Amino acid sequence: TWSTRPQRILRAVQQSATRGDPRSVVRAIDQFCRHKEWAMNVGDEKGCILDSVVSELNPSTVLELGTYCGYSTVRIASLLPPHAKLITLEFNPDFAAVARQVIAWAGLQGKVQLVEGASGDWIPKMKEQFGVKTFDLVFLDHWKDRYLPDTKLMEECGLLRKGSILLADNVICPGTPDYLEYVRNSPRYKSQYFKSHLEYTKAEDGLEKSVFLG
Ligand SMILES: O=C(NC/C=C/[C@H]1O[C@@H](n2cnc3c(NCCO)ncnc32)[C@H](O)[C@@H]1O)c1cc(-c2ccc(F)cc2)cc(O)c1O
Ligand SMILES: [Mg+2]
Repeated sequence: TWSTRPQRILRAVQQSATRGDPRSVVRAIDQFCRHKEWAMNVGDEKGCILDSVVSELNPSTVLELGTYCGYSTVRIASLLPPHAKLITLEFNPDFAAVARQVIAWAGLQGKVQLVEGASGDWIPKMKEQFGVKTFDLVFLDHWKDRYLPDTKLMEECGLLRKGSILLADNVICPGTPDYLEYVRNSPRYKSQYFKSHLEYTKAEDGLEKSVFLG
């Protein structure tokens, strides 16, 4: 077929979700991915864990690595306090184009800055380009072999402060063994595993929540 999966996800949102209603956008994507075509959104089960971490933290500055279609972007942004900001990095222009429209359909474009480019290029420029001092929360959901190098890069760039939270998707499936070993054994982090399931399946997966201790 001529369209891509992200384009079909966007069409499902435009056909089934209400403009300006983030929950209906999330529901439309979950329905499509559960009943029509699987896609690598964090999904509804792990999404509830993500929601509880965001709600409890009430962050002012959030960084998301790997926007894809904007599913977790919408979940996070819909829970942020009024002046909070979410910066999300996506280096695939086609995925970024879909995500912008999904975020706009949810009415959240005022809270989200979608930056088209690679995390390795943009993390060192966060302070000068976006006036970010440190991030209260980072959601890692991009290439799994980039979680560890990008975490070290964020440390080096002084983007983490005492109490910053790293929340990582897929630490079991597909898995991020080097990242997990680092945050679970480094004295600079306190880590906690939230057992769940791979989106829309019965396979095990989970989120790792790591507090940077400074
Ligand atoms: O692979 C998975 N996610 C990758 C996400 C990539 C998205 O992020 C973007 N991206 C990647 N690296 C960077 C980057 N920086 C790094 C490169 O410079 N900078 C900016 N953007 C980046 C891509 O363009 C995509 O939009 C996954 C797989 C399964 C899965 C499980 C079981 C299966 F059987 C099959 C699949 C489940 C999941 O939840 C998953 O998240
Ligand atoms: Mg994921």
